[in-house]
Formats: sequence, C-alpha cells, structure tokens
Amino acid sequence: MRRAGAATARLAMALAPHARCIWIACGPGNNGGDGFAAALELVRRGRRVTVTFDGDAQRLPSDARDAFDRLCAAGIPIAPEAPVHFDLAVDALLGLGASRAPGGRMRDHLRRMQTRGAPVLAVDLPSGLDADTGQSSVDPGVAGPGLRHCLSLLTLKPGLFTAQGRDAADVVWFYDLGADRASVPPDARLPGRPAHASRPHDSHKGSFGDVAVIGGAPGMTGAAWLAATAALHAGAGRVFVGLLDDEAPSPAADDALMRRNPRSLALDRMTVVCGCGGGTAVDALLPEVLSRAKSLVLDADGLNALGRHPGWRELLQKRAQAHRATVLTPHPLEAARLLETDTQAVQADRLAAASQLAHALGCTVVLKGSGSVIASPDDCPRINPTGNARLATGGTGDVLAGMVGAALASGLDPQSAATQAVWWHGAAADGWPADRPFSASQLARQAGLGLAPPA
Ligand SMILES: NC(=O)C1=CN([C@@H]2O[C@H](COP(=O)(O)OP(=O)(O)OC[C@H]3O[C@@H](n4cnc5c(N)ncnc54)[C@H](OP(=O)(O)O)[C@@H]3O)[C@@H](O)[C@H]2O)[C@@H](O)CC1
Ligand SMILES: Nc1ncnc2c1ncn2[C@@H]1O[C@H](COP(=O)(O)OP(=O)(O)O)[C@@H](O)[C@H]1O
Repeated sequence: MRRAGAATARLAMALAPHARCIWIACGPGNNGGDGFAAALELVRRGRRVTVTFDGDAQRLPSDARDAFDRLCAAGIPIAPEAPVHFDLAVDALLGLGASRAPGGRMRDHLRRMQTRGAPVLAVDLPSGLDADTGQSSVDPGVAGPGLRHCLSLLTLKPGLFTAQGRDAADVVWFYDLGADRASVPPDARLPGRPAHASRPHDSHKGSFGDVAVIGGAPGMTGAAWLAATAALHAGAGRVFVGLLDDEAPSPAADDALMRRNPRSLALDRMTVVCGCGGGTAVDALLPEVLSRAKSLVLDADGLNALGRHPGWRELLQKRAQAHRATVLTPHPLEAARLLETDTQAVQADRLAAASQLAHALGCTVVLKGSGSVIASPDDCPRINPTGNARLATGGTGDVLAGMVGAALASGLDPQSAATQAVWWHGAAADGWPADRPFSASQLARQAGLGLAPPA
C-alpha cells in the first residue's frame, strides 16, 4: 500500500505540478487506503491536499487502517466536505472491491470530481468499473472536460480497454508495484502497433492473394463495394466482387475491382469475404462458401444466416478440422444471435462472449465495438487499443471485413490477420484529420495495412 500510495503521489505531481489543492477522495476499503498513503506522501513532498473519507474507520481493512492512523498521526485532517476548488482529484473511492453501484455521498463525490473540469486520477480502477469486463456501475458518459487518468496497479486490467472502460479512463498508466508476475498467465493481451512489412521487389499481384467479396443483395450493394475497396487498398493482389444483385450497376468505384458472377468464382483458391449487405439472398450461396472457400471472413448477413440455420455451424467446424482459416466479425447484436442471448449479455462480458463463440465455432472471432476483442480457440484473446467513436457510422464494419480479407489473403494466420486489420482500422480513425469529413467510403480508401510477412 505504501508503494501504491507513493506511485499515486508521484503521478499526481506529474499530472498537476502546480496544483494548489489536490482532493483525495478515499473509500471504505484498501483502495481508500491507497488514497491515504498517497495523501501522506504528497504532504511529505510539500503539497496541499484535502482528504475526504466515505467509510467507517472502525471497519477499514488492516492495511488501510494502518494508513489512516498514519495520516491522523501526521496531523492531516479528514475534511467534512469536498473542496470547492481543486486542481486534481484522486479517486480512491472504490477499486477492485466495488460490489454495487455507489450511492449517497460517494456518488455525489464521484459526480463532483467528474464534472468540475479538473483532471481525475483514479487509483487502480475508476470507481464502479469492473476490472474484468469494463462494465461500469457509474455512467462514464457524465464526465466533464477534465482528462481521466487511471494508475492501474499490479496488472493492466482488461476492463480498462473494452466496453465502458475506454470512457471511464482516457489515459491508463501502469505500475507493477515491483511484483514479478511473469509466470501469471494473462487474461488478455493488448496488441501493439503491427510492424510495417516491406514488399519484396521480386513480387507480383499473385503474391498478395485474391479476395472475393460476396454480398450486396438488392438495395445493399454499397456494403459489398465498401469491403472490396477496403481489401484493395489494404493490399490484396486482386479483388473480385460477386454481387447478389445481378441487375445492380457497378458504381464508379475503383476500376481495379473486378465484377464476377458469385457462382463463377474459384472459391477454393480465394479468400472470401462473405455477407456484407448479403440480406437473406446470401443463404443460397453460404453452404458452398463455407465448404469451399480457401479462407473466409464471415460478416453481417453471413453471420445472421448462421443464426437462422444452426446446421451450417457444422460446416465451420469442418473448416477448422481441415485447417482452413475462418474469421467471424460480429458486432454485439450479431454475436448475441449466434450465442442465442441478447446484446446486453454479450456486452456484460465481451471477452467471455468472444471466447465462447471462438470455441463453439472453431474460428477466430472479432467482437466489434469500443475495445474490439479478438478471440481464437487456442490463444489468449486480444483487446484492440485503437479506434474511436468516429467509427460509429454505417459501413465501417464492411471496411473492416475487407481489411481482414486482405490480411488473410497475404498469408497471415487468422489471429494475426484479424489483430492487425482491427488495429489499422482503428488507427486510421484515430489519425483522421479533424477538418476532414469521415465516412466509411473515405475510410475504405485509407485502409492500407502495414502487414507483417507471414511467420
Ligand atoms: N489486491 C491487491 O493485491 C492489491 C490491492 N490494492 C488496492 O486495494 C484495492 C482493493 O481493495 P478492496 O478489496 O478492499 O476493495 P475496495 O475497492 O477498496 O472496496 C471494497 C470496500 O468498498 C465497499 N464497497 C463496495 N462497493 C461499494 C459501493 N458501491 N458503495 C459503498 N461501498 C462499497 C466494500 O464494502 P462491502 O461490499 O463489503 O459492503 C468494501 O468495504 C485495489 O483496487 C487497490 O487499490 C493495491 O494497493 C495493491 C495490491
Ligand atoms: N465507439 C466506437 N469505438 C471504437 N470502434 C467503434 C465504435 N463504434 C463502432 N466501432 C467500430 O466500427 C465498426 C462498425 O462495424 P458494424 O457495427 O458492423 O457497422 P456496419 O454494419 O455499419 O458496417 C466496427 O469495427 C467497430 O468496432
């Protein structure tokens, strides 16, 4: 606890070096104890603090009680009220032990620190956030303009990076408390920036694989063109479009895209991206696609078709047995249909939902949304750290499906292909110039993947 307190104090001083008042809001457990320890350290370093305590000193756990006693012995008072003005708030109300939604004075304190415009530094976890799932019992949407930092202790908690976690903490810091946890298996991994791969000079279009997009039923052809454009710009050697609407004209999209009858495609030699705008028309082709595609990305209506025809799941299992790569890219509602549950249940534990689907269907699964989860049957799940709410607009999922297709076609294994494509897709949105309108069609043209060569 002393180490946690000292690390919190150091970070507080770095975040607000000229603070005239640092408010440290302490709660009833060891998270509050970390707050007491931080207050002691800050005072020792000459800073002015106001400490509030939402708890009962008699019921503090022993370490926290010890920190509380040291605070009292140093003559640092517990303030009856939160300060009117503060330059930094330290949220040491609830950490790992939060067991219900905060109410009463604790809730008022949280609201006050979130809405005053000063930065907030949460110790270990933002109060109310579930460390494993990223579900929050406090609405992170009420936050004001101040940046929310979190100093995660001992481990980086998965919940900070998915579901509501990315709203609860804008900036995540990490301190391992000096503990060696190398032998502890992680619950999830955070992929870093994938390496850019240079293309060998002695290569040709056949070196980077063929992608066929099958989708685009009447009224929804745009989705297929988006996926195809993204696959092309992401580096696929050749991209074919098999529209499910025979009558639809080809838009003035990239001339390099090649339109084909979906039934004439050499599926056995191609990476097939199936389902974008497929409607129910995709049902007629899906069993053949599942059986024959060399590698496969199943999106949108392709996934919904699997929900309607549970018998076809066996074809996915057969693909797995034959070591044919398959990546499913459901958003939470599509995942819920496949799991025969509802969106709320999927979002309540995104890591578990993605892993359950991956195991049940023998595929790599990208569960999309804030902090997309990439899960494969025999691998530790990844939580993608890039992307933002700019992507919350129609068609960006089609773009992602095309990008995953290009990554698979380049020869990457499904987990690497999905991880890299999701990373670049999010990074494109993160780096989008503020003065340039964002749309899925623009994104599709920025889909360049810095694909690493296959291992
Ligand atoms: N583990 C480690 O290795 C390390 C742990 N460290 C630190 O300890 C923290 C975990 O401490 P913790 O287990 O004491 O839990 P904590 O978050 O303080 O809360 C528990 C208390 O809150 C109460 N309570 C719960 N919900 C509530 C609500 N809504 N409203 C009001 N009260 C509520 C709950 O009461 P109860 O549910 O029992 O009624 C109990 O009294 C961790 O996050 C990190 O900061 C680090 O120092 C280093 C290594
Ligand atoms: N708030 C957000 N933060 C990060 N990524 C997001 C957010 N909202 C959407 N996305 C991403 O945008 C894409 C949307 O896909 P999807 O829901 O299938 O949309 P569509 O069907 O319109 O193409 C996914 O890759 C998803 O992860």
